[in-house]
Amino acid sequence: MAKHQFQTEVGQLLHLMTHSLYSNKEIFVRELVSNASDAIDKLNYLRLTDEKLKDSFASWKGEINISFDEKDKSLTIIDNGIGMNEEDMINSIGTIAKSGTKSFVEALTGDAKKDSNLIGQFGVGFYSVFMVADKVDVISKKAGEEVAYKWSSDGSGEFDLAPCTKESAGTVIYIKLKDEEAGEFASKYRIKNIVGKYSNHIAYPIFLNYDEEVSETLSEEDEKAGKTPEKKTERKHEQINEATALWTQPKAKLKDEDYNNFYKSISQDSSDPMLTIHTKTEGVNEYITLFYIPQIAPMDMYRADYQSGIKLYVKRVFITDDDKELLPTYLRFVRGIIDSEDLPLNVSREILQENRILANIKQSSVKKILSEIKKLSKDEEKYSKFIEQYNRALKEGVYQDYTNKEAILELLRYKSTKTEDKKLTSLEDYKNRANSEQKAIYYIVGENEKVLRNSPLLESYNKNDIEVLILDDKEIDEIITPAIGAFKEWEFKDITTCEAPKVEINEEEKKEVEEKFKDIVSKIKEKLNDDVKDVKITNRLSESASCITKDSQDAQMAAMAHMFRSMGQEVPEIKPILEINPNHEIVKKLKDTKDEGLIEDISWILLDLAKISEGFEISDRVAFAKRLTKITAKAL
Ligand SMILES: Nc1ncnc2c1ncn2[C@@H]1O[C@H](COP(=O)(O)OP(=O)(O)OP(=O)(O)O)[C@@H](O)[C@H]1O
Repeated sequence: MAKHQFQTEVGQLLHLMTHSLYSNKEIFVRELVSNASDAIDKLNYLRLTDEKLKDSFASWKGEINISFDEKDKSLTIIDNGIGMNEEDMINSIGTIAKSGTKSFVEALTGDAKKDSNLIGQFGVGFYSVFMVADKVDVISKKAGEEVAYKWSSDGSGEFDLAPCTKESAGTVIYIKLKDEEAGEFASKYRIKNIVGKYSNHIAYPIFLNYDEEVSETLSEEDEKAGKTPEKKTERKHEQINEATALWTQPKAKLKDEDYNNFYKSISQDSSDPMLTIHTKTEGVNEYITLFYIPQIAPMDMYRADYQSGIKLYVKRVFITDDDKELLPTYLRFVRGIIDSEDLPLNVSREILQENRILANIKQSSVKKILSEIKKLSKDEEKYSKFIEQYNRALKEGVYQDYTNKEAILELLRYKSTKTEDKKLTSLEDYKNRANSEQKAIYYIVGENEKVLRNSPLLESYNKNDIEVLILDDKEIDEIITPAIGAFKEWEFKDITTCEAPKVEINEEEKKEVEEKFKDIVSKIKEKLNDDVKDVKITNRLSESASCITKDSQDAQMAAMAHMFRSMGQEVPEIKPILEINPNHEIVKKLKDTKDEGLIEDISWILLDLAKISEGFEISDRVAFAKRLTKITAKAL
């Protein structure tokens, strides 16, 4: 027998499980039954597609058996699924391979109470058994292999692994219950109740096996003779779930509770879903989809190795849960099932990618999901919860899914100069609020909402009562917003690059002002030399003395900067355009100054102040402080 150490993270997890304060311990049954069902799914698929297994499993039928023994204080869960060999056991129940579980471990705080709540949010699969077990034996034989293996652990630092014998393929999980849990879980009623709650619609039958004391039925004669019936123990083998794939049931037959429990059994989430979308399509292509949107975004949503939430079935036979192409990436938070009647059972991964039927299913599924989200948007309170979780992912859709761009744009919500208290606006509402001459959607992008709201660039918009969207998720907004183009013919305009609105430009007056400030503008340009692309006198500002903007070419460059960086390429430096306000005291006085030193100091201060108020870093803080000190001293 070989002893193996658990991976450190598993050790951490097990420590939490064995000392768990989590009250909802019953979920371990759901997790183990769901693993059993997955294992049967896998064998069911293989026996139809793998020549080596076809004959030996020709008459095989998947089933799960649960038995309990009150005296022994134990519970056993048996499946005749794919099974595990030595390597599988080390990799699957000795390390943490799943990204969901990884996120769980990363989220652990060390505070037992908080961490126990996390179990509820994640569901940590197999390891949850240690909430109730003193010791667990897993005896398993992989389909098509000769040797079986026994894995044993008491949930402390290590597990034993040794070859053993087992007749048929599948897995037996023997759970020696903790004394204090035995009364609850080695019980017919409790197991029936838990299976009924979470696993009623697992597609395979679940049998409960137990001994029951029954009285013999007496013959009429014996009864007349007053004989007392003898008591004997009978072995019961009772099916305790409906064993129909839930998604194949008519909607009218299903209650919210059925949908919610099924969601929990496939998702690792212990909360009810936010939205359930069940659709049966007949016609050229026949398929059923059952989609769920979780209340809380899956923890791995922003990890590159996120887990797909969609299981693909063909005529009730499980095909894969590892195909990220079943829905577009921006909908990776959706959980659920696609079951097609038309796909061939032996679809390979490559075929899946190019399959026209699947492409059609995907296309209509996306439309359906988006239209259901739109329905949800009519309920402001519920929708704000959706937006809080998924606005960012949907924004990616604008970029990825050209066909549905308009529909996605309708769903997005934005902060704006006319919304407060965390309220957000839709683009439709933005349009409706705008006055009749406005034909564009104005926005400003940056990292910090407060800085953006105080940006001098907003002055002329506020003055003219023009709403500006405040996009403070720079990483994504800066790339995606320029790609939007327009929403219902209203062009998106970045206020750092476009002309200020509604400023009556009298060409003659403009020329006059430019002429008047020509010398000082060129002096400032000379002083700031390499740090600016240009210096302009404009009437964009009303209160501030200066601001920085960029031209549209540089704006495009800024949008692509992330991409360049991620490809390891140098991003060319983008220099700002300094715009100064001819009506501001500083600028007016500066025009008449002859003191070169002062002009230099003020030029830098105009640039640095503009940068600071728009949330950018200044190039030399020490120099800025020195200049400010010098000028303040002079002013006194
Ligand atoms: N009854 C079983 N038969 C075959 N393999 C199993 C069985 N139970 C567990 N496994 C293997 O152990 C792995 C880990 O199981 P665990 O419940 O911890 O996570 P999971 O089921 O993979 O993740 P999730 O809970 O997200 O579905 C499974 O992916 C599977 O490979």
